[in-house]
This record gives sequence, structure tokens and C-alpha cells, in this order.
Amino acid sequence: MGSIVAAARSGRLPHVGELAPAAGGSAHPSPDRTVDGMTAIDVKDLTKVYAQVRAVDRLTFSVRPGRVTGFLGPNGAGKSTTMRLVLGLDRPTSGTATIGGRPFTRLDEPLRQVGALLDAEAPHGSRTARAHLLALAASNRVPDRRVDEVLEQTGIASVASRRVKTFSLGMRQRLGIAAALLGDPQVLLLDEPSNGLDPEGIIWIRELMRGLAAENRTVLVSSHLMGETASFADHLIVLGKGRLLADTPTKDFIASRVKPRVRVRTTEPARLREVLLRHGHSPVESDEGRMLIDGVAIDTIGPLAAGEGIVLLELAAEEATLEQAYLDLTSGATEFSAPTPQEA
Ligand SMILES: Nc1ncnc2c1ncn2[C@@H]1O[C@H](COP(=O)(O)OP(=O)(O)OP(=O)(O)O)[C@@H](O)[C@H]1O
Repeated sequence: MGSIVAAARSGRLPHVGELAPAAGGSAHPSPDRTVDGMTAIDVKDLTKVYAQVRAVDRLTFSVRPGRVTGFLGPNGAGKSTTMRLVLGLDRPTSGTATIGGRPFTRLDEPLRQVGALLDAEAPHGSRTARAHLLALAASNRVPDRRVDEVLEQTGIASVASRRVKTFSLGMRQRLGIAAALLGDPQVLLLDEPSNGLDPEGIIWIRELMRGLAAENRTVLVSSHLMGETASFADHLIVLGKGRLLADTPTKDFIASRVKPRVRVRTTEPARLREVLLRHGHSPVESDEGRMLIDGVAIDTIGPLAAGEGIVLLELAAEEATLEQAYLDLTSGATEFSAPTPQEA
């Protein structure tokens, strides 16, 4: 476990390879998996104080299997610190973080139970991708065939014999994900996994995470971006200044915080306005002949216009509102924010 200690002391984020013990461990099925094969992450009253900073402040939440949990918060909110504490890379000031009921450092063969993506830059640059994964597999008693499986799964099989230092950020990110998947773990912690990926890669990682959750794995994924996270996460945990701001199913977050709004354009604005008012809606003029209608969904306005024989040239749900709800929630808990013109 020396590498874990070294990584923790250096303060940098480790690669998954550093999370694994050098060798040994039981060949038997792990007792850390619960009887039905499901493993949760449980954080209780977790606090981490660095000199003057309370990076994590009395945090309590659980991450359940069978769903993707988005871990959100502005810069400095404490997401990475929490992940490091869960992975035993740092000691909490107080409180506990467990996986399947045990602290990470007490798990047998952790790489086979927990996969983590924390720092895509970590693999040794002069090694090839395949050599990097083979070394990880060998030191964790993972069969070599898994190396080819994860290279295929992450779309980097064709570049597996290239040195990692020639990889783009997106390729390194895929290699980091391949390493996280190597031990076929029940639990995955992914810190900003779409970082550096192109649009196709972003769709791929989204589907990968959905697939892992569908296999009843526990998947915790950090991000700054609410809109993107809401597109794949079933559940959201939102932090601000180390504290828990929300722990809620994504659909409940949207239902309770996002007021729907419809944008519409028609060939007959006066008549549409009159119909909307008659049905209790309050349209507001917008740019280029558009109207905005608060508190209503497109599936109400579309049929309403159709029923009156009004032609719609445009009918859209305003999408900025989810990101806005997140910004509103975290606005008082942002560590770094640009000064307003008056403050500057
Ligand atoms: N090793 C450390 N020593 C001192 N302060 C630290 C250390 N690690 C983190 N911090 C501080 O703890 C707070 C939380 O940082 P953390 O990296 O966990 O946030 P984050 O939510 O992951 O942010 P980001 O999205 O920017 O990665 C910040 O104020 C950070 O400066």
C-alpha cells in the first residue's frame, strides 16, 4: 500500500494503479460484496480540514448500485477530496467513508472491487498503453485477457502499442477508464470522465456509464456541468464549500427547481396570444417575433395551438433553466467567482 501513502503525501491525484496493493490477497470471492452482489458507498459525517480550509464539512450521503450518481459542485466544492477520502488516499479529519461497509484500505484486492479515474495524466509516458494495462493486471491478479477486453471496450485497441506520451488528452482519458474497468469492479468512481473527449466520446462515456449501472454496479461521476450530468445521471449529489446542498433523484431536482418555459413562433402572433391568455397563460414578447411562456411545457402549448388551427413555426423547451437552477443552488457556495464590475 506504499504507493497509496506516497500519492496521498504528494497531494496529487493518483492513477488507479496506485490504488491497488502490490500483490497477494484472497483468491476467494470477496466478502465485501453483499449477498445480492450489490455494493454501496457510504459517507458519514465526513470532514476534512486542510490548514485553513474545510474542504469537506460533515458530509453524509450514500451512493447506491444500479444507477449513475452525478457528483456536482463548483470548483473547490470538495468533490475530489471526497473521492480521495473514499479511496483511502487521504485520512479524514473525522467521520467515515466505506465501500460495501468497509474502508477502502481494508478491502481485499481493491482494484477488483473498485475502479477509479482520478488523473488521466498519471500513466508512465514511456510505456505503451497495453504494457501499462498488463502491468496493472499482473500486480492485481487480473487475467491478461481483460487487457484486450478493456482496450476494445474503450476504443483504443488500435493504438494499444503506442507510447502513452504520444496520446491526446482524450486517448489518455480512455486509457484511464480502461484501467478503471480492468478489474471488472462493482464500484466505479470517475472524476470528470468526459474531460478531453470529443462529442462522440462524450456520447460513448454516457452510454458506458448507463450500461455499468444497468449491470447493477455503483457508479459515482463528478462534473461541473449540470446539463451534461442530468443527461446520464439518475441521481444527483450536489456539494458547495464542502457541504451537501442536494441529494436527490435527477427527475425530482428538475421537477422541484426547474420551471418549464416554452419558446414559440407563429404566423399568427395576435391570435396565439389571445388563445394563450384565454387558457390562463401569460406570453411575453421575445426577439424576432417569438413569445416566451413561463410555467408550461411544450406538450401543452403544441396541442393547444393545433386545436385552434394555428401554424407554429417554432416550438421549443428553454433548456438553460436546468443549468440556471444549479447555479442558483450553488451561487452562495462558490469558492472562486469573477468579481462583479463594482467589486473589480
Ligand atoms: N492537499 C490539499 N491541501 C490544502 N488544501 C486542499 C488540498 N486539496 C484540496 N484542498 C482544498 O480543498 C478544497 C476542496 O478542493 P477539491 O479539489 O476537493 O474540490 P473540487 O470540488 O474537486 O474542485 P474542482 O472541481 O476544481 O476539482 C479547495 O479549497 C482546495 O483548495
